[in-house]
Amino acid sequence: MLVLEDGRRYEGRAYGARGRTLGEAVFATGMTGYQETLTDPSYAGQIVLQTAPHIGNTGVNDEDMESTRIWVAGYVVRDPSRVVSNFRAQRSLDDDLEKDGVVGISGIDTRAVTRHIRSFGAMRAGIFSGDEYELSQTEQLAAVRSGVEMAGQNLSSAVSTKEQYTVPAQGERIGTVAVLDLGVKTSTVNYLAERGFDVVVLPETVTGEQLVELAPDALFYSNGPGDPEASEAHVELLQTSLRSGTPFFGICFGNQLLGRALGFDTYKLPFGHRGINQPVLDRVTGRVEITSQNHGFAVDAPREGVVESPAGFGRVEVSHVSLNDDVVEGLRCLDIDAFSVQYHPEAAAGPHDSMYLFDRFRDMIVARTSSAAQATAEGESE
Ligand SMILES: NC(=O)CC[C@H](N)C(=O)O
Repeated sequence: MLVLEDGRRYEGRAYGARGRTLGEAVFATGMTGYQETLTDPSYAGQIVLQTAPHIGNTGVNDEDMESTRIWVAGYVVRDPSRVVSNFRAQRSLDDDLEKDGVVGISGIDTRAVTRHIRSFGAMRAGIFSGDEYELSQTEQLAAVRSGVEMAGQNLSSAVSTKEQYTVPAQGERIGTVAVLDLGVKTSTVNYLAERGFDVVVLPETVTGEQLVELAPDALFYSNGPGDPEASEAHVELLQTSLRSGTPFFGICFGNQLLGRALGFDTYKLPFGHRGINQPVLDRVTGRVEITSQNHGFAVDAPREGVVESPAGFGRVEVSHVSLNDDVVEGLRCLDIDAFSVQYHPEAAAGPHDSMYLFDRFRDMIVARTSSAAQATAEGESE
């Protein structure tokens, strides 16, 4: 049984692990990429409904894992594939859901539930199977309503690496980027390494002193679960780093934390953006990108023109906006080397339209290093 906090109930068949799970019900509209969706740590604490009706047909493989496990709190699908058919498949999705203890439900008209959530907003929900299915309606609803709301939650420690690790640069090395792991995806780390960065992935508990000691050429904040308003320590760490002049790039949660560091607010969207065909306008180039997205919160910043950062970091502009609902999808600082996007340029899964952002980040570091080298050379020749 799938139970929403407003009392709606949907009966289906047990799928994945049996038992009870609670979380925030959200819908994802990607027609492909269920494995990348499920293993994206940003979905921790959420019961994900997949609008694509047929799920699991290509199975699961080790290469497409975006982290070490499935992170969703629960999984709601219409029609799980009875057979796995793909040359890359190593096992079935059902196997992985069970292995990671993820309670799911199938046989649900996920598009009908999506329309409900679209009208009434993302809300708390529960899936009850096995013995939990036997509980009374009142008991199940009470359990759902006793669950925690997504607003106000800090989930970084649940998903972040416990130990620092390094992924070495591929090809010509241009420098070191420190990645604050707030729920980072494997593809992001790989794309940074492919652009010549030694990628040092840091636990979310890293201190300002440790960061200074590491002295990276750049700082990166990853995507991740939870409410950015509940991540004050990461905002302060970022402010200190920006003040020291370290260049910055952030994705998704990282964009929200840059927004807060610059002195803007963040707020909860009614039902969020989750899918792989979300149109975004790059206001700098006038280009439209079809993007991969997964966010329930957004930055509240003036859309038009250049504004002063309320926290004193100079001029800022909203560089990207959603063409569906005008939500802020990117920020660019004009006086310091810092930018971020609310969507997922690593596109796992999704279209690769936004891959240029990783190049923009690399070019930013290369330009700084070469201008610093030039300044040193000029100093020496004098
Ligand atoms: N993918 C993400 O980084 C999500 C960020 C944040 N947890 C949100 O829901 O908006």
